[in-house]
Amino acid sequence: MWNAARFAASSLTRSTRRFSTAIPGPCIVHKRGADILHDPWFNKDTGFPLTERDRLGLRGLLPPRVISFEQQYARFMESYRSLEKNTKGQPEGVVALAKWRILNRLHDRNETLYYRVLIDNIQDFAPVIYTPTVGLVCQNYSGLFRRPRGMYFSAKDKGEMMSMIYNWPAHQVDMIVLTDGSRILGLGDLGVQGIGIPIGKLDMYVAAAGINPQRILPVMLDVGTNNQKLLEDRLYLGLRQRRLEGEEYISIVDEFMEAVHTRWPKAIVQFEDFQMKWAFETLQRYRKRFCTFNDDIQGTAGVALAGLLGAVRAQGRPLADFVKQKIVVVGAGSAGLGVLNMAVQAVARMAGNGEAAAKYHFFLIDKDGLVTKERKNLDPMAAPFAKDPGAIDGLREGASLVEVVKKVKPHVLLGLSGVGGVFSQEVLQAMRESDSAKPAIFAMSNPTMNAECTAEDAFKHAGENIVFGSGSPFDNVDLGNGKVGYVNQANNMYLFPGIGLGALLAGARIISDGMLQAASECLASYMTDEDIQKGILYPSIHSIRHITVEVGAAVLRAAVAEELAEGHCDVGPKELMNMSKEETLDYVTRNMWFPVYSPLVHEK
Ligand SMILES: NC(=O)c1ccc[n+]([C@@H]2O[C@H](COP(=O)([O-])OP(=O)(O)OC[C@H]3O[C@@H](n4cnc5c(N)ncnc54)[C@H](O)[C@@H]3O)[C@@H](O)[C@H]2O)c1
Ligand SMILES: O=C(O)C[C@H](O)C(=O)O
Ligand SMILES: [Mg+2]
Repeated sequence: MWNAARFAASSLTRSTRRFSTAIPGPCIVHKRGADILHDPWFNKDTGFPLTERDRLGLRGLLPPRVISFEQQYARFMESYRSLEKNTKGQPEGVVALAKWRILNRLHDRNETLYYRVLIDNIQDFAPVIYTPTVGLVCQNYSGLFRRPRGMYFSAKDKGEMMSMIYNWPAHQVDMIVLTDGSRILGLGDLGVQGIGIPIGKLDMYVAAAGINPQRILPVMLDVGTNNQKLLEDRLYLGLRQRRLEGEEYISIVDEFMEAVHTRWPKAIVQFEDFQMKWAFETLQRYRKRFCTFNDDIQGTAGVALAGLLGAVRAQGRPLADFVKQKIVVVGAGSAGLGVLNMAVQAVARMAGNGEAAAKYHFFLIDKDGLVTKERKNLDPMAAPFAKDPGAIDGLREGASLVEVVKKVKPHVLLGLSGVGGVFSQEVLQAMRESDSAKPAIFAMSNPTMNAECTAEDAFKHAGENIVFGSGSPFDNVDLGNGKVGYVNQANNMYLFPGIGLGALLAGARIISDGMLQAASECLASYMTDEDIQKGILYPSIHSIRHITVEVGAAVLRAAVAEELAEGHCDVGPKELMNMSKEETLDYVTRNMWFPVYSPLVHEK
């Protein structure tokens, strides 16, 4: 499975497959005149051709000159670039929010143009509409709020959701990202302000996976907040009550899931940024009944596993040596435990000798230090990874991170703690004694301020031979003498769009472990040995649309293999089953939405 032929095969198709840019078919619109101009799904601003202005009752509502899509695009990019110039030297947060505002205004006005500039400039714009700026947007949401986006279901809507869901104007919804705002990135409980996360994730679905923006739905389940500052904030837009718990909480989520699947039985629901206890509970509760996954647990695990396997290759070792890697995971939350669970499954598959061996090499640290079997109130989810105290000479319950790193000399140090700077100078320096010739350091917490260390500090203190990944983007590090310390963005954005896309186009009943494993393997095998040797473990974000096609196809084929695929639109399960790998890739590519102005046809 992990062979050179496969790497070569995937790189061969990289440049040859084309995304559909053919002349688009007509788009039926049920409104006319000013209503169209005010609808970002259909609006073309000054781009409406004169004939269309006549047909749709737009004549006189726009200045007479027709501006082409290319001109509109160039004009937007010019204003964006001059904003960049004019804000030079201003505080980072001010610049980031100014950039977000200009993009958000376009999003509110003209989605076709918005998504085209996003796709074409993904490297520049992803950090604005997604991580890390999205974190700042959530923190300031009540002040930034101008227009609603997505749907809001609150604890006050209990009993009403089945009818409320019909208030959403689209006939079809394919992809939903849902949050309750309880653990937004590493920023904690942001209540209703967390809606920025589903919006940012779904923007990535459109940009990377070509999901039609008319078929996405960001959702906030507002069950209150325990953030005292927000509860006291006069401008806070969410429910001013403490979070529901227990039965009261779960009955709200149940009602939402029933309502969604009553209206759109095939809609995929991605759970995002739920606090740990509800993240695991909802995953177990719904994953066998609906087509759903938890991105923080499962998407993150797949991306991290691909990185861990890349780190083995970077050492010039065979993949089978993964079973011998000593891995210290810092953070025993939904993400950290998700990674460990998936890594254990991978070891079990590779070594065939079950999970015991893997757990021996994995070390789990949380806010109270090393997790051992002596831990009081040991969380059942963390229990399988708790060490026997004394298993490693002198390492006791609650041993500090630096003690663990010094004693264990791990091949990999992986942070999902949400705490900025926990990979201190001392910890990073201790990684110089790692048993690996190329130790891997993943500071995966978001946003930037919450990263366990910066890229610069990692290379400075742990040495130039490390491989480095971070959840939020950092620039590559100049190591002098023409040498570069490569920074990988170890972010679940490399998988969740493909998981959703593959599940959608398969018409998958559920999202199985096998489908998630296929996604992770696809990402892991995407990189060439040459890249890996340089320390490049993940594709550049430039190629996110391409990697997403590959991941989508891999997920789809896994769904077919497990007989979970029920087909999509007029492509039935039998046809899916008969598709070759190449045909699957073409099928996925052809079904991705691409932003071009479609001729609008009015229908009453
Ligand atoms: N890069 C990615 O793709 C990605 C994906 C998911 C989550 N994350 C990030 O991971 C972080 C954690 O997410 P989560 O859902 O697991 O959160 P969580 O709240 O469920 O878990 C956080 C864990 O960190 C531990 N912790 C807190 N302080 C610590 C310290 N000083 N030292 C060691 N451990 C400490 C806690 O005990 C807890 O076990 C967040 O910042 C999130 O943004 C990144
Ligand atoms: O949102 C991200 O950038 C990754 C991840 O889902 C997170 O919660 O940090
Ligand atoms: Mg998340």
